Amino acid sequence: MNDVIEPVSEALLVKAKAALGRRNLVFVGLMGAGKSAIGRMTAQVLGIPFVDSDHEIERVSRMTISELFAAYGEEEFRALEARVIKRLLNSGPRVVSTGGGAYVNERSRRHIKKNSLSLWLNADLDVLWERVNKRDTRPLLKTENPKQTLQNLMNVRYPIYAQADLTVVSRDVKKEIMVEEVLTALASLEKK
Ligand SMILES: Nc1ncnc2c1ncn2[C@@H]1O[C@H](COP(=O)(O)OP(=O)(O)OP(=O)(O)O)[C@@H](O)[C@H]1O
Ligand SMILES: O=C(O)C1=C[C@@H](O)[C@@H](O)[C@H](O)C1
Ligand SMILES: [Mg+2]
Repeated sequence: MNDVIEPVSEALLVKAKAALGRRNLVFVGLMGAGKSAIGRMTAQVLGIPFVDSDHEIERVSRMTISELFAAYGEEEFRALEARVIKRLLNSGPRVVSTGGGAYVNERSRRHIKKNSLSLWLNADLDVLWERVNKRDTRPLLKTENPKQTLQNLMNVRYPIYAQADLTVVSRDVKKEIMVEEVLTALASLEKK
């Protein structure tokens, strides 16, 4: 289902589209950063197809992410994720929201760097925790102290997410504002 999105400035949109060109726009970042929500809305505004790699993995495997982790383990999941991401990126341009661990995986990151512009939604621990603690669909957070686990993941992953082409700080503002900031980040590339 598409959200109703308030209009963004036409000039900003034109610049953002020109900067992206025929490349995919790939959202990376931790669980709860807003990759799926903001990615979907950004695709709508840019007028290009949207796909969420977690959803695509669940669709092709006919299993949930939790079931995949339980049945095959994380390593097999990463291999499947890398294959799905490669296929999605080779039939773009699209906006692709990745699962939280995708960009951390060397194979997936290599595919993303090849033909896409990556954008890290960088959120602090409290923002992430507020968003993820309501659902238990994330196998990596099924630990004794999930908030600490999230902090540990931030410590390991943030230096890797920082390799993304663009970074936007994700916080609790209206999603439309986040989309506008994504477009502004894209547009800033045009001048370079
Ligand atoms: N700017 C925002 N303000 C308020 N809530 C938000 C914002 N961005 C996202 N959310 C909400 O936070 C929750 C998590 O967002 P989302 O599912 O998009 O994260 P994600 O990065 O895709 O996480 P995952 O890696 O687990 O798939 C959702 O309920 C979403 O609606
Ligand atoms: O951060 C992660 O490693 C994950 C995030 C989710 O999007 C899923 O891809 C899965 O739960 C793993
Ligand atoms: Mg998501």
